[in-house]
Amino acid sequence: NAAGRHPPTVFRGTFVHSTQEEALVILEDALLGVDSTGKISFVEKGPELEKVSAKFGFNPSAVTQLSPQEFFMPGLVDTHIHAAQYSFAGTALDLPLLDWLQTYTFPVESRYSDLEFARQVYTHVVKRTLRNGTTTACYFATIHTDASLLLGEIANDFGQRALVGKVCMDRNGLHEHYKEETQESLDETSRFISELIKRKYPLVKPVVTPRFSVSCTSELMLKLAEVARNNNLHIQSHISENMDEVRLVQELFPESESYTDVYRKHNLLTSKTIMAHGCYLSDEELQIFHQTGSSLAHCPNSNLSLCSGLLDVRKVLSHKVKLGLGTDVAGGYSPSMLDAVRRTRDTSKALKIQDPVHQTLTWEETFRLATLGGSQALSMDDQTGNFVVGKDFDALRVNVAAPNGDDRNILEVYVAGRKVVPL
Ligand SMILES: O=c1[nH]c(=O)c2nc[nH]c2[nH]1
Ligand SMILES: [Zn+2]
Repeated sequence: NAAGRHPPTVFRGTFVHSTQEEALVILEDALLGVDSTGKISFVEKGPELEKVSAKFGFNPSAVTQLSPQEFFMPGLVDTHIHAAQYSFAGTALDLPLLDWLQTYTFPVESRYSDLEFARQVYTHVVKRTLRNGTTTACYFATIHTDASLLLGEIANDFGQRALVGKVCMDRNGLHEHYKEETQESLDETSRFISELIKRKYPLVKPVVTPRFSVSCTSELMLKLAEVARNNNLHIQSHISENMDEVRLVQELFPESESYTDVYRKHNLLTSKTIMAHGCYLSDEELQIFHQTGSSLAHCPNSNLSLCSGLLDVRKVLSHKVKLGLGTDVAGGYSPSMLDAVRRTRDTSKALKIQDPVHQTLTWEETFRLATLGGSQALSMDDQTGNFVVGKDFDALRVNVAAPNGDDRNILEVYVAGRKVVPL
């Protein structure tokens, strides 16, 4: 009995998840056990309850039985969300990216030197995304180290699995006051990383976060890559979201062959790198993503809301590039990953309208992108993403009889075996 002296928590009913081989697997009348550390200790067949209970040492009458209208699915993985921008989510979507950053985003992000403001917004965004079924979130905070640490603390307190990035930017032609000196950005990144690691939050880790090539000098990007390598950390940034941005990057880095080449030359493309958007990546650039093992966060609500572009997910997948879905709050107006799933299919269908031979993504494939795909994109699929023995139990208990068809169908949310919704 690998679970030790505590009996496992056991659920019986329908489980739905994805594997590498199959986009959607439905396990009817299954038994799933969660050990005292929150890991899945077994997935067995319901009719074998007697045998399974003897083997794993639990009382058959203590099993939680799902109703016929209920099922468990893996928790949703938001591979790209700006926690600080939650304060204006649903507003300010009338400008393209660079104007949007200048007019709305940078002025708001500047306010996170105020820890009380940060505490309010970060509490709201963590609670809301958990309520909407996001068990893993990959967050951008702001340039402020203490507020970024507070985001990590709040995610830990509410039990969300999270990567948290203190944003780095040592140039900003769009908003002169919202930036750091190069050395300051590096020192504060080191302080952020060491302080967050010192707190030993089991599910919350730092991610090195150069905002994007437009707001980072060569020196900063090279040194941040070193920081990530020395500490074996994730890296996140933005790439090829909008045409004006792509042109600006070409002007700023004339010696580079492409936007992807800029990041590659600065050693920022690793197997633990996740880049948001990628709407305008060429085949050659996608080839580099494949070779380096870097992944993409597809943020369809944001791409549509800021009129940035339409990412061809089918093309990305055909290059065997890892891809997850992101809400990209607040370029995306919805914090719900269910919305990201819908916008992913809408985008795929828009591509089909433009080109009838385009093969739209099926809903099963899109379900996989929102769960297992996201965990792979974040290199966390050894811990989460589906119901495989040994992984953490990150799961949503869904009731299809609730008359909504949205996050109100989510009765309960579990992260690493802990029930985090309802609180
Ligand atoms: O959608 C986006 N949101 C942002 O905050 C940002 N910063 C750089 N590029 C960006 N794109
Ligand atoms: Zn973003």
